[in-house]
Amino acid sequence: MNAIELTDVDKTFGKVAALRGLSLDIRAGELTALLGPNGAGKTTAISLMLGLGAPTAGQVRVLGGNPRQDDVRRRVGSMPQESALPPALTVQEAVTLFARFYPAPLAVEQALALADLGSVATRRAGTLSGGQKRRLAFALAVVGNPEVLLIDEPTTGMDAQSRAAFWAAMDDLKAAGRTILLTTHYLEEAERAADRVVVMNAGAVLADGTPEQLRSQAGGARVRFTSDLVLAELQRLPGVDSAAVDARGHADLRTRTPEVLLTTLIRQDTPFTELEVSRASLEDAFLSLTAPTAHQDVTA
Ligand SMILES: Nc1ncnc2c1ncn2[C@@H]1O[C@H](COP(=O)(O)OP(=O)(O)OP(=O)(O)O)[C@@H](O)[C@H]1O
Repeated sequence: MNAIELTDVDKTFGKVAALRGLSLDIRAGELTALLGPNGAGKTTAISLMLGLGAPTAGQVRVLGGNPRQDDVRRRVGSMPQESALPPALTVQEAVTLFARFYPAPLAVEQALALADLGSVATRRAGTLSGGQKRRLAFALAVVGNPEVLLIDEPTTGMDAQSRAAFWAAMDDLKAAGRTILLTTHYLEEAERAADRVVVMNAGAVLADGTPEQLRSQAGGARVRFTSDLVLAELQRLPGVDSAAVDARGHADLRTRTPEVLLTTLIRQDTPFTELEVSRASLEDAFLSLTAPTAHQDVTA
């Protein structure tokens, strides 16, 4: 079942086309990470899902209805990139106030615990640090016990401990059957937590799959070493999908068959040092998808 369906959605702001024929289904109960370079249209897509604007063309359905209807909005929690928090209220008061807007909210203590805010519950929102403000925004997003959570760059500004607490909360919410869509520029976090990754560019979907599927699109492995080989020689090695080499002879290759490549280097007696072989990461996939020529350049 789909919790969210966008069909052929365009959204323009004056002359800027933020979304161009975006079609996207978000399955219920999954954690989907929406990735994309700055300006790809992620925040615009989320704002339409929140009913904050209407699409210029196409259709947006959330939980089977129009996201601009109150009965749909009450079932959706949101954590925007920047939230206006009530500065004079304490953390506990703010969460208590938000809980009253919803028919079946979480207990205030539970929302505070999920957001790891117990120790600052009596502090005024206006005095919180940047990371603590993000955690309060998260508590306000979850306190209504929403079926769907839309979260824009949740961990920006959070320290390592708050990040860990945030991802632990995501696990709890997923286990409770919630549908989560989040944007992030931290690809390692997306790789670990997401059931599915959608990469957007220029207002449309560029790639869509599990983290594993996207990684394999990027090529199986990254092989780095230092040698006297020039770019043309590196590119001729068997199974090389892309190659780069810098002025000091550091080679950076993508291949689906690293064993064949290394065997060839050894057989042809090419001296090499500083060998590193790693699996392609989601970041590699993201970079090759959004900037296809990036790895073919000769970098100085
Ligand atoms: N209210 C607006 N008025 C004019 N242009 C807008 C408006 N909102 C977004 N845009 C433009 O639409 C495009 C998509 O922006 P959006 O904020 O959705 O991207 P994003 O993927 O969320 O980027 P980021 O990673 O930087 O947050 C950009 O070119 C942006 O400048």
